[in-house]
Amino acid sequence: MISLNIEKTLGFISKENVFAYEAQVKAAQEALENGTGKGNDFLGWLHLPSSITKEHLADLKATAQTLRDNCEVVVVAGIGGSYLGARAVIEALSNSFTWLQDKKTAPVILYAGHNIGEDYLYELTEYLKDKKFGVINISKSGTTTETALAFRLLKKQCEDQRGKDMAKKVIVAITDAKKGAARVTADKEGYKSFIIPDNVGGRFSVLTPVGLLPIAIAGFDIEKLVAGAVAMEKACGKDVPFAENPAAIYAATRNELYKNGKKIEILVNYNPKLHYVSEWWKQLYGESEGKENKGIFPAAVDFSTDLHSMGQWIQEGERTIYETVISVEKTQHSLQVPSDEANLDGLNFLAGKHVDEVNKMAELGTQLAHVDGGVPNMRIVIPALNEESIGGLLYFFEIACGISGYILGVNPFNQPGVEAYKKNMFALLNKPGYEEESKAIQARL
Ligand SMILES: O=P(O)(O)OC[C@H]1O[C@](O)(CO)[C@@H](O)[C@@H]1O
Repeated sequence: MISLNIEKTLGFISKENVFAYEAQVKAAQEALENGTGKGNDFLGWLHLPSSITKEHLADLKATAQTLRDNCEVVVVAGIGGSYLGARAVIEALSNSFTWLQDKKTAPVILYAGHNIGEDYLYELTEYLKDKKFGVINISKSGTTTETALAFRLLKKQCEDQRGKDMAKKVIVAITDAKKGAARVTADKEGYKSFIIPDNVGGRFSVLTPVGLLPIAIAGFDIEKLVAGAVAMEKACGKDVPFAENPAAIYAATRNELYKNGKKIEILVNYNPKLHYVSEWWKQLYGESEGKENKGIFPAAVDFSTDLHSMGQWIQEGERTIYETVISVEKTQHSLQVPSDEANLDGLNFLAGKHVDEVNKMAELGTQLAHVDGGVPNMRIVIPALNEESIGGLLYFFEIACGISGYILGVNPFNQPGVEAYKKNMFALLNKPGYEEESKAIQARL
């Protein structure tokens, strides 16, 4: 189970003021439970973990097995919430060098549709030329340009390389039940498809097939992942007293810090495998809270790597930041620093220590230094990088995000601001239906 410690924020804000949010947190929890708050048509994620059935998981696992049996590589095509959750979990749980290993126990998972890089897509399609590959086309709207463009390329290549019949077997769609081009294509081509529920927004969809199918294909235990989320659903439930509810405390603390001029939250990890958990978290909080000219800016660093690049700014830059550290209690493997008779590098003081002991002292030393430098620090501890812990962590951030957004007074479940760039891009590309916008934008150039 994860735990949250806010002690090192308390020189900057008072515990009393954090606890003063209790009533607002309660109101937010009730609004979520009763569906009476803003964006209440997007609350399908709230009790999603505990509503996932064995049959659903079995269906996902069977489809995963078909792709595992027939593919060396599976490309996950999606952007934002339609790929970050899967990538976050897969990278957190995978061997860091998995794609370099000769003996593979699962297909290599690659990602596309999350950028419009010509070189990226060229190099991907080149790499896939002699591979038995499959594709998961993930898009809730079914019309996102980045994903649709990549899927057009990959679908053709898969059909050309593997034949229409095999392509039908190894291409899966995860999209809306009825609308969007991805649904039309899936139905027309006869792909196996999974539905993203209407009431679950992209950034809250990691525990739907959007995340679960790629994670299962990568060889991870989706039952345990969901079990971890179920446990956290209980631990963060509305009837858990404020002081014992980590999501309530996190939501209250970050709002109090924000009120006190801490406009940027930096999510910190000390394990490179958590990099994409931070990317997922950035979307979750950024799209949920950054609106109406309000919202904490969610940033992220990987320590100790970034202590050697961003450490200076964090220690001595503008004091508008606070840190939330994700600390992993136990490593998966054991590695000790060897002793060296010559001690030319002067590292014998570390001999016999586990690498993680050094890492943990880097973490503690950094926490103390940053607090001394004026940076409030929260600490989330997860037991290990395993399915249960990660499932719990993801749900913890989701529920805390819902509560936090309601405290802030915004609708945490929409993202109207992301349309502005799309409108301009379509106008510039002369997309049919954008004739007026095209004229207007050309006049501005
Ligand atoms: O699943 P879709 O509809 O392709 O959207 C992908 C992502 O794009 C956004 O809609 C932003 O444009 C995100 O909210 C979403 O996660």
